[in-house]
Amino acid sequence: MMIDVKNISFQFDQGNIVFDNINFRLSEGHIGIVGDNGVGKTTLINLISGRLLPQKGTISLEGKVKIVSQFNDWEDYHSPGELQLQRLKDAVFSNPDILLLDEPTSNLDKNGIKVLSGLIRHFSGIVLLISHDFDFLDSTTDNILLIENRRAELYEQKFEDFQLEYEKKRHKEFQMYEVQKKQKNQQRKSVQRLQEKSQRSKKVRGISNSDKKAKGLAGKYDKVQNRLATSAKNMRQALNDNHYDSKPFTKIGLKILNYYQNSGKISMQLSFSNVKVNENYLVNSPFKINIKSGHVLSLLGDNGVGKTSLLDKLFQKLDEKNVHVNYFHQNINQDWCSSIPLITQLMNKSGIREEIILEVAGALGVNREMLTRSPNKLSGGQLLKVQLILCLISAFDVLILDEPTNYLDYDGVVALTTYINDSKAALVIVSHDKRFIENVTTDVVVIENKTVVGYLTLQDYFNS
Ligand SMILES: Nc1ncnc2c1ncn2[C@@H]1O[C@H](COP(=O)(O)OP(=O)(O)OP(=O)(O)O)[C@@H](O)[C@H]1O
Repeated sequence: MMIDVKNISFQFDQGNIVFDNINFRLSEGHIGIVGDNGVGKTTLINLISGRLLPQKGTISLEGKVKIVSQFNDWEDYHSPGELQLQRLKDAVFSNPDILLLDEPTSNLDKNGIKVLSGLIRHFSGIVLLISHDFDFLDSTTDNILLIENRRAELYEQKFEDFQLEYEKKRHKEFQMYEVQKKQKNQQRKSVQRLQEKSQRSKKVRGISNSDKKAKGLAGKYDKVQNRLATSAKNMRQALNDNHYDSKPFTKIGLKILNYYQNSGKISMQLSFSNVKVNENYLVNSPFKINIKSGHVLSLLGDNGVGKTSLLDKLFQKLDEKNVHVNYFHQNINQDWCSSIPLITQLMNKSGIREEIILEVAGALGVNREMLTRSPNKLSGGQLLKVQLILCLISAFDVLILDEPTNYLDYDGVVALTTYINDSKAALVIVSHDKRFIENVTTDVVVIENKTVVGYLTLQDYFNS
C-alpha cells in the first residue's frame, strides 16, 4: 500500500488556490492532518480519494481506499454520535488498505472516542485523519501532515512533539517580525532625515523648483541637493522592496462583543418532567435546571441520552417566557440561502452593521472575501464559524451552544473560550470536548441511565 502525491496544484473554479505544488509519499503509518479551517484538509483527502481532480500533478495509490467524510445532514438523527460511530465502524470493518477520515470524533461521546481510538490503533493500513481534537490526535497518530500557505509538510513525530516544534517556529517568526519592524522604523527615520536635509538645501539657495523652471535653470541646481534627493529616493525604494510578512498569528479576541450585546439579567429555575427521546422519557423523575447570567451550564452525558432533546425543550421553555435565546447547532444547511452573499445574510438576520460583523468574523479567522461567497463555497469549519458569528453578534439573554467546537480550528476554540469566559450572559453548552468543557464550565448537569447524576468534579465525570 502507498500514497504518492506528486506536484499537486489545485484551485476551485473561482480562482481560490488551495494547493500549489505539494509533494509527499506515504507507505505506512497513521497520519494526522492539521491546519486552520479552510486551509484545504478536506480538499486534500477528496483529491486522494479521487472525488476531486487536480489541475496539475499526479496522485498514485496502491491499495483499497475508504473515505468517511464530514456528515452535516444530521436533521433526521436525534443522536448523530451513534450514527457517526456506526459509519466509522463500517468503514474500518470493510478492511481497506487506506483509510481517510474527516473529523471522525465530531459528535462522539467519550466512550465513542475510546472505541474509535482502539479501532484506529489496531488498524494496520495507512490512516490519514483530519482532526482538531488534540487528545485524539495524540492517541491515534504517529506523524503529522501540516497544511499551511497552500503547502503540505510532513512531520515525522507525534502531535505533542509537533505542537512544541511548531510553537517554537511561530515564536521565531514573531521575533523576526519584531526585528524587521525595528529595522524598518530606523530606515524610515533615515529617509525622513535625508528628505529634510534636501529640503533645507533647497531653501538655502532660495529658489523654488517652479522658479528654476521659469528661469531656465532646471537640471542645473545644486548637486548636493540632487544627491540627497536621490539617496532618499533609493532608500525609500529599498524600504518598499524589503517586504516582510504580515504580523504572524495576530489574535484580536472576541471581547468586543459583550459591549454590543447588552444581555438582560436572568435568574430562573426551570422544571422538566416529561421530555421524550425516541418515545422514551429522558429521565425517570422530574428535575430542575438553573439558568443564571454569568453562569455556564454544561449538559453532559453519553450519545443517545437526549441532550439535544433537552436543549430543544429548554429553548422552547425560555421562548415561552419571552427570554431571548440564540441557539447554535450543527444543522445549518437550511439556515442559509445559497444565492445571497453571506455578509448580506448576516446583516439582514442580525441587524448589525457590516464593520462590526467583519470585526467579529476577523477574530474567528473569517475574512471579508470569505463572507462575500455563498455558503456552499466555504469549508465545513468556515460555515460553522459563520453560524457562530450570527449567534454571537445578535442580541440575546441566553446563548445555547450545541457542540460548538466540532470542526473548529485551534484559534477558533481559543477565541470562543475567551469570549465565554468574559461573557456576562447565561450560557448552556453541550459538548464532548473535554478541554473546552473544563475551560468554560461553571455549573454541570449530567444525565446517565435516565437519571440526573451529581459529580463532585468534572474530572470525576471524565474519568468515570
Ligand atoms: N466549492 C467550493 N468552491 C470554492 N471554494 C471552495 C469550495 N469548497 C471549499 N472551498 C474553499 O477551499 C478552501 C479549502 O476548503 P477545505 O474544505 O478543504 O478546508 P478544510 O481545511 O477542510 O477546512 P475545515 O477545517 O473548515 O473543514 C477553503 O478556503 C474553502 O473556502
